[in-house]
Amino acid sequence: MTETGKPLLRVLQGEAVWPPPLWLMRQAGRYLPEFRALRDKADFITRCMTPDLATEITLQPIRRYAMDGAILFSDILILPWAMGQSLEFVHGTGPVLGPIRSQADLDRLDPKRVPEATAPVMETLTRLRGILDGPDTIGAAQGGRTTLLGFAGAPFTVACYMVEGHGSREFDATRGMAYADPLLFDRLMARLTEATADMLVAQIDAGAEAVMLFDSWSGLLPPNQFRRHVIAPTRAIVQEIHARRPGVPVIGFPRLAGVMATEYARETGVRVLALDTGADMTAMSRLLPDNITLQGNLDPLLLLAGGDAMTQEARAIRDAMKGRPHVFNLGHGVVPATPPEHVGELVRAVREIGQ
Ligand SMILES: Cc1c2[nH]c(c1CCC(=O)O)Cc1[nH]c(c(CCC(=O)O)c1C)Cc1[nH]c(c(CCC(=O)O)c1C)Cc1[nH]c(c(C)c1CCC(=O)O)C2
Repeated sequence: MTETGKPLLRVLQGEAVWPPPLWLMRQAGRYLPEFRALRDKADFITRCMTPDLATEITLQPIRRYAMDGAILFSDILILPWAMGQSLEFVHGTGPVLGPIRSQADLDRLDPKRVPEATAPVMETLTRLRGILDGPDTIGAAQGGRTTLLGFAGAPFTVACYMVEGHGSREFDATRGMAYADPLLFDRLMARLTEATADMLVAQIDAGAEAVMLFDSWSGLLPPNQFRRHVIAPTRAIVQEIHARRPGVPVIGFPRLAGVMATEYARETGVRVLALDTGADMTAMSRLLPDNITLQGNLDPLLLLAGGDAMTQEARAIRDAMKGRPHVFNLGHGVVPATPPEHVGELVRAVREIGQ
């Protein structure tokens, strides 16, 4: 199949395709027994940095479900790690980083280290692209129809973890720094914005056909701060990618942004707006120009529950978006307790048409 024949890539470029292509955030993960089997072999960062392992983990959900998109197995926190910030994934706790709280902490980060430190990630992308576009060796009758997606965290969300030093519900230290020491916070954001654009361009050069910016915590900011720390850096990254690698679609995911998601879509230049579980896809669709592709937004807990409740809601979302470019996805990542059979049921429900 030619590149332009990939259903997901076509929709990311603005074409309506029926039934909609699908992939799931966190489709490679702990809910899959084959992922858990590899998990014992190496810690999380080693898995991300070992092309054999990262390639295999990325392909696991493609083999099982023939997803339309394969998202690189990595993490948004690999960028701060590559700049020299300490990072550990602690079992049961999540990521733990040496927090950035001062200019001296910031000065210890070195964006020039990123290309060398992330070389294995680029190698993984190149291998994946070769496998996905090559003869069908992955046993999912893919025949070159799967689109390879790269990604990064958006600067604000990455800054949340860098400043806080760990996950949080509110990220008070981060918002506190943005308000109390705006110059320091802006310098951190500027560094992240540049490094993120460079890394995404490198991912595209290595084989990614589209890239996604995860702004998981953007919804914590009030409107003016959202404009400054979410819309402005995202626009800068999108412009940089468009200038350097024209035509590569960028998916933006301003999670929990509510009504600000419309301004985000109009102002940042993202080609695709990914919506979280709480967004009304139909209302968003009316508010936005119809050349913007929408992605989303089944509740991951409906996927956990499975059954009729899941298939009915999935079809309702799919059918409401018929005729506009839409990528079917969840509103957030697959939760670890999800039975793998439910994912199979969901994929069938979205692909089955005519009843
Ligand atoms: C905020 C964020 C992170 N990472 C990510 C986000 C944005 C999306 C979101 O809001 O969920 C993005 C991410 N993380 C991971 C991917 C890989 C691709 C995919 O399958 O979607 C992607 C795209 C793998 C991962 N990233 C992580 C795992 C679990 C690692 C393990 O326990 O083996 C995976 C598969 C670890 C991680 N990484 C992060 C946290 C908070 C945690 C711990 C909590 C958790 O385990 O879910 C930071």
